[in-house]
Amino acid sequence: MPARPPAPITCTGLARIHDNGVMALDPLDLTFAPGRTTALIGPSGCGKSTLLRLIAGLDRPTAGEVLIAGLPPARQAAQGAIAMAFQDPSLLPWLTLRRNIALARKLARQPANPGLVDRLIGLVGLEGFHETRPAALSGGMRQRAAIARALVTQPRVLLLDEPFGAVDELTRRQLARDLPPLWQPLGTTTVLVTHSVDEAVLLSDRILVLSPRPARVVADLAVPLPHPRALQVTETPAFRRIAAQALAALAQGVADSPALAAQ
Ligand SMILES: Nc1ncnc2c1ncn2[C@@H]1O[C@H](COP(=O)(O)OP(=O)(O)OP(=O)(O)O)[C@@H](O)[C@H]1O
Repeated sequence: MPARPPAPITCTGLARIHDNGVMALDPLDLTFAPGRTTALIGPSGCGKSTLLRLIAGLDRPTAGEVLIAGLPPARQAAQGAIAMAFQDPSLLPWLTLRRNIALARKLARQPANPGLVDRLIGLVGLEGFHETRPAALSGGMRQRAAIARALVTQPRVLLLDEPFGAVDELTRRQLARDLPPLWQPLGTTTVLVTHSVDEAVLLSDRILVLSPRPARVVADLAVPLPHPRALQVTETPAFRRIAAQALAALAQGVADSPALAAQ
């Protein structure tokens, strides 16, 4: 696979007021460095998924803009540069697991790569389920299939919205260890939304802690731990220090929230 040029993501004055008047994002200015993994954490309903959907080009901002390597998300998506794995994996029910994953390459106008499809199925722990249809997979298995489908196009931008939500704790930890080595060598710019502080530290190079809605950045933490990260890293003082900082910033963001203070 030829290296694909790195893709920085810039959000400038990005705001989104939903049709019901809910202001999900205050104008936000953010840059996601190419080839790095950034975790977004914040209280439920603060606007994390809204931000990810705007980056994906699935929603349009009320004000401001997103640019991926200088182009609007829709243009990058049309070139197959963006892949997503969201909480609710939308697999095609009439296709087997293998064909669901292979289809992503076809839709991105990439040549078939059955070897990569099979390797990814194994890496997400679904060995032996190649010919199974989605209805016969558990929720966690479907989420893992969605991750394999996102990675099979070797995207320039990978957007993960609580991709392990329905996966058991042990498998979550194994995926958090095994998956980054798949996208890091490709220089993929990855943005991950998670409710797990440990998962954020384990997977990312940077953590943005967001306030309650409308989301603003209350802490921007570097995660300078070397890759690949074995699970034992979660027990180290450096790891625990960053996790504690993230947790403290989350709590401070909630305490400082004007909306909550007014209640
Ligand atoms: N399509 C929509 N129409 C109206 N309101 C919406 C829509 N999507 C999201 N919202 C509202 O915008 C706010 C932010 O939602 P969003 O899903 O971005 O939050 P989140 O941080 O991802 O939440 P969670 O962590 O619970 O998944 C919420 O108040 C939500 O109710």
